[in-house]
Amino acid sequence: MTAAVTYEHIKTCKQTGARLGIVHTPHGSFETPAFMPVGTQATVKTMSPEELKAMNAGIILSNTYHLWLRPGNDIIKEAGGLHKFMNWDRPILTDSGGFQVFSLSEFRNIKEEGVHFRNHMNGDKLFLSPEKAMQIQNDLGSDIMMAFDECPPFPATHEYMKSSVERTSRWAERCLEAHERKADQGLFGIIQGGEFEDLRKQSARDLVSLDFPGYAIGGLSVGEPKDVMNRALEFTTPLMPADKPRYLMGVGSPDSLIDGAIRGIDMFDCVLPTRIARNGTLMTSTGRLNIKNAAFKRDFGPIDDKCDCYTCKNYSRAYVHHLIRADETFGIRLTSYHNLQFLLNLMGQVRQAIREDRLGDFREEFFEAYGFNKP
Ligand SMILES: COC(=O)c1ccc(CCNc2nc3cc4nc(N)[nH]c(=O)c4cc3[nH]2)cc1
Ligand SMILES: [Zn+2]
Repeated sequence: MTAAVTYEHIKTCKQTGARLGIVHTPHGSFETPAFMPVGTQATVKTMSPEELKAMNAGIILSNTYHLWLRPGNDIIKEAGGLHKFMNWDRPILTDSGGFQVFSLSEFRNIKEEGVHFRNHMNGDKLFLSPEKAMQIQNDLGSDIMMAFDECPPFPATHEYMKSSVERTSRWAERCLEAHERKADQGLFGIIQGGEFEDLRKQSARDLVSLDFPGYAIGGLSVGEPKDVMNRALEFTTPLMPADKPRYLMGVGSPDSLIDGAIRGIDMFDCVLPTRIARNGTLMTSTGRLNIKNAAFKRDFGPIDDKCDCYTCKNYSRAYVHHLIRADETFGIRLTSYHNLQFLLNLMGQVRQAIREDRLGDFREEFFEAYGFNKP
């Protein structure tokens, strides 16, 4: 049986370890390195599918935990699956719920069979297991499903991390069995181990031996310093198969996307662009700005004169300043559109820099213009 999700390597940048590739899925292909806009509740907040296509989003992410609780995976299955339900006919990746349980709900009790916790909306007692997480994602019909894992907090002791990694590896096996390798859905394993090189090696060895079609690096972007993340990537990505996608979960900011690509990461996701857009924070080629600042009251130029997005082509800083100050929903649409386009454009520039074997130079130029301190 042909694998549902495959990776096509195009080239590796001669100046860095970054690679250009294509991921093929039942709902189409997307170029990598790729940023996945996050649509937690079956919508990338305030954006229509047509607008996401216009900004060249190749794949979006949604969440098992949220859709299980509301509206319910049974309803989405009856609707014909998540693609039909949300009118998105390109690839969808669903996270498995592990992280959301730990980041959202009170009182959780991790056992071998799964996690007991409370519904973060009404306090009801709930239970999520590898088998349940597989069944929900099978009902949603996502192209890429994630294994059910534990994402330990940062920092964690080596002792705690070791027992967590070993349980996550046992859970990964149960996910594979429960998934029965459904033909049209690819299941990715998630490598854990925190900042510990020996545990990352152990987790990678366990999961790579299970022959998943792709692998994620979990347990990062949980409050650790950037150099801890970068070092973890440096000793983890070489352990991952070169012929399969590498997905860094929960990342991220422009500098982390570039530094992750340089270390061989192909896929990224983060709520950052749409979440900061809601309070008026915008990413521009010369750094971040908050549009609510009084300085923009009479600024009739675009958000970013180097951006070709719908917002920058049609509206001024003064107008967006007014809308956000007036708490107008259209203002949040305009800031969300720009921030998503900014990151999707950045990934296009990263892919072009790989084609030209100059991602290291591009990093210097981008960091200089954006105001990131030098490496
Ligand atoms: C304004 O910006 C924000 O609100 C904001 C919020 C959260 C993150 C960090 C998200 N980080 C993150 N997401 C993650 C999702 C994960 N899923 C699984 N299954 N396993 C993991 O090990 C895992 C780790 C993650 N780390 C970054 C930014
Ligand atoms: Zn723009």
